[in-house]
Amino acid sequence: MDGRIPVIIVAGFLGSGKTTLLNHLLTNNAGARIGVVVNDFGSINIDAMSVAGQVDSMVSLGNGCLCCAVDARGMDDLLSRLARPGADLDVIVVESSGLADPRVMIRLVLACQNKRIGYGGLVEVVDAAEFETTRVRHPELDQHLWFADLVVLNKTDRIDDTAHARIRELVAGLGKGTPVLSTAHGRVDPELLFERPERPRRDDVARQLSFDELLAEHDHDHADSGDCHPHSAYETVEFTSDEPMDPRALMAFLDERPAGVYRIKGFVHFGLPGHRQKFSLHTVGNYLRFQRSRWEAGEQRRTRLVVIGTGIDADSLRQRLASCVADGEHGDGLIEHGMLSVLRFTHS
Ligand SMILES: Nc1nc2c(ncn2[C@@H]2O[C@H](COP(=O)(O)OP(=O)(O)OP(=O)(O)O)[C@@H](O)[C@H]2O)c(=O)[nH]1
Repeated sequence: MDGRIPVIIVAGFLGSGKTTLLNHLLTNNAGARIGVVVNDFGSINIDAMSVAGQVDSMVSLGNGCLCCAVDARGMDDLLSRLARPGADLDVIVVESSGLADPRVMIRLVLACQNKRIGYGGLVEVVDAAEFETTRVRHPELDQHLWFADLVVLNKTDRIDDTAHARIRELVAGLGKGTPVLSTAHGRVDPELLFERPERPRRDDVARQLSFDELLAEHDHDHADSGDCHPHSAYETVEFTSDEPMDPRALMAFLDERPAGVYRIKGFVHFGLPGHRQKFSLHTVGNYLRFQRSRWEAGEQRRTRLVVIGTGIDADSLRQRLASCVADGEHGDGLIEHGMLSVLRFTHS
């Protein structure tokens, strides 16, 4: 696999539902291979990992707080073990206790020297029912929310609609336009967090349901009513343009994504000499990656992006993207310079 493996930090105070979220992702992995770093294996759904052949993709620290137990070198070693080519992981999830300082965790991942690793963002899990009491006990929760790229407002089944609306507003006000996703039992759509891998399917002669599919079906059968449709919890905005995009303007947009945006996927047509290929774009939180490939024969050269988040102003988002369409007034030099910043994030 080319490209970097995004490392997503899942943080949250005691009992907020981190492990529940992680287990949900492991059982509904959309075909992605997930590596995990956890404090202990006790409550991880090992069955889900072992049927996916991923038992060797877990690293346990076995002791307390990740940010105290591991230094930069330690984290580098940990992540490098998981990122080894044979493991073929698509994403790594680091479960971090509420007591770990998120800034330290982010720094540890960013300091990783391994070129196969990229920081994929901080997901803060919040117990909606306990939010106000947790905040009194741990004022640093506000800081967690500020650094988060996505807030998962969990346990919404435990509060009524009025309390939900109040807590949601409070949580949103503490972020910097950070999207807030309401869930019960950590049921986040995995495609919101990572890319569905494009692996060639092994079409066996008599193909049976894979363990992944069986597990997904099992989980679906047992899903509580009320939150079976994670898609309804966030919005998607589509943007298409047949005109080429201006790389400088698009990178400026990506550097400063509008409030509420958590994920962007799709492909971009720059159409510049030497860069006429299809640039697939994939962002999760702070993670940004382009991948360059050929257009299929007969495929229309066009940009098509899907922006996912919560509380997005769809009209202004489309306008901002429309303003990234090349208007031909910039000199070639400037555009070429803009292309360099795209290429910094590009894997062929
Ligand atoms: N009612 C309700 N219970 C939940 C929800 N999510 C998790 N729980 C329960 O809350 C408890 C704590 O969940 P965990 O996933 O272990 O939380 P955690 O953040 O990993 O906990 P620590 O590792 O101890 O910090 C478990 O008993 C879960 O079954 C939810 O959305 N609603």
